[in-house]
Amino acid sequence: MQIILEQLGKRFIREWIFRRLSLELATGDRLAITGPNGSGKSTLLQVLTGAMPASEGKIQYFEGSNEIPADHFFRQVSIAAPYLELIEEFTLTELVDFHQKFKPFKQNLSTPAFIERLDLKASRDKFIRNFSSGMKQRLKLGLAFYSNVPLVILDEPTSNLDTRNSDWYFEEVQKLDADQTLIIASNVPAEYQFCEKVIDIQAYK
Ligand SMILES: Nc1ncnc2c1ncn2[C@@H]1O[C@H](COP(=O)(O)OP(=O)(O)OP(=O)(O)O)[C@@H](O)[C@H]1O
Repeated sequence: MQIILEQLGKRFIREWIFRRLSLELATGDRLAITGPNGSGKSTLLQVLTGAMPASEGKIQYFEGSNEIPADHFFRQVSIAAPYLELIEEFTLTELVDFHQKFKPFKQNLSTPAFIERLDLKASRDKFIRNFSSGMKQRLKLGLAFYSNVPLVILDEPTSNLDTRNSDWYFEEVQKLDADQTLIIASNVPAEYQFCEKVIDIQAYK
């Protein structure tokens, strides 16, 4: 997926969080958005996904030469972020089945095979509400990594992960398909050291 940002800006009341952000991402690009706590990384991601409107400027998404209309875009992106909740009333199997109705996995990976790959087989009938924060984060990342979408967005990907799960993140994130575009918001350099493009949100004030 190709993404073009033109003079993008977002403000809350009178405070500009970022301004004059122009950027082009080509299919398969890996972009990191960095900056300290409260600098606006998550706000930018939410504007990028259409969850929040921009205050000025323009965003365009293209698949090949076709522009994707803003109201169709959400089907094309997989997001793992701390503020996006999983459905707590579902068991793991129910949640993954539900997810696959809208965003099937790559290579027709089945729900049981996905759960096995995440090493969560013992929890397949457990309610999401009873998952630990690390298990939830692993699940969110797994859904993002395995969904068959052209754009993957990760916000603070290793938050709540222990060393073993962080290692798993580094392995999996680098296995994304070459034609999947990846955007990571982070202030932990190890999370995004493989990204060839890095922007500091503080440069756009
Ligand atoms: N809905 C909102 N209304 C008003 N201000 C907001 C709103 N959402 C975020 N902000 C403000 O925007 C600024 C940027 O917040 P944001 O969450 O984007 O930062 P961040 O870089 O992702 O931080 P962190 O690293 O702590 O997750 C903060 O000052 C925050 O208080």
